[in-house]
Amino acid sequence: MATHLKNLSDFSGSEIPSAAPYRFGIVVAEWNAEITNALYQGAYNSLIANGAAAGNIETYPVPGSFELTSGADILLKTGRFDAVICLGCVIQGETRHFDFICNAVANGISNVSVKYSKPVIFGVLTTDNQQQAIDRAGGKHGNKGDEAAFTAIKMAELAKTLEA
Ligand SMILES: Nc1c(NC[C@H](O)[C@H](O)[C@H](O)CO)[nH]c(=O)[nH]c1=O
Ligand SMILES: CC(=O)[C@@H](O)COP(=O)(O)O
Repeated sequence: MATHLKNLSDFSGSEIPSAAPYRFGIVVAEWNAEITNALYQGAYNSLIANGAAAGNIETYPVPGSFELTSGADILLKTGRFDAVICLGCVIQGETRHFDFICNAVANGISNVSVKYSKPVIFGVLTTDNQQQAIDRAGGKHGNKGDEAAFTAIKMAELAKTLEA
């Protein structure tokens, strides 16, 4: 469903398991910091609101969205986390650089998730312009950071339920 038809943060509490048992890593890109900081606030607040302990959330900055993949890999290599949330905002410029970054980070974090059999959540806005990003980082279309947190909790629960 297209985002403009759904408020990203429109989850009822009954749909989200408790986050209390889980440790979360959050990797945040510094590019477009006004946007990524808003995504981070949404993700952090949503984890806490669903029972995560503040001491079970570790947050690390990386320069740009392209570095989210290696950031997630570094965190999961520690063995300390049940899920990693990757937050970034890639805004189309004049060149095809946008396409290379978006494809690299989407494919990269998927590969890291499979490498460690741990959820790595794609909380990366890929927009045509700044306004579209503002609208999805606490604006009229909700906050993708909320969505990323809910997804991380649900996936951590799934992994725990099926672990050997
Ligand atoms: N243009 C954007 C970037 N560019 C930087 C890259 O992510 C990367 O840090 C650089 O290519 C060095 O490896 N990053 C974003 O997150 N958002 C952008 O709009
Ligand atoms: C997504 C980007 O890397 C982009 O913002 C860089 O801008 P440009 O394509 O004009 O160099």
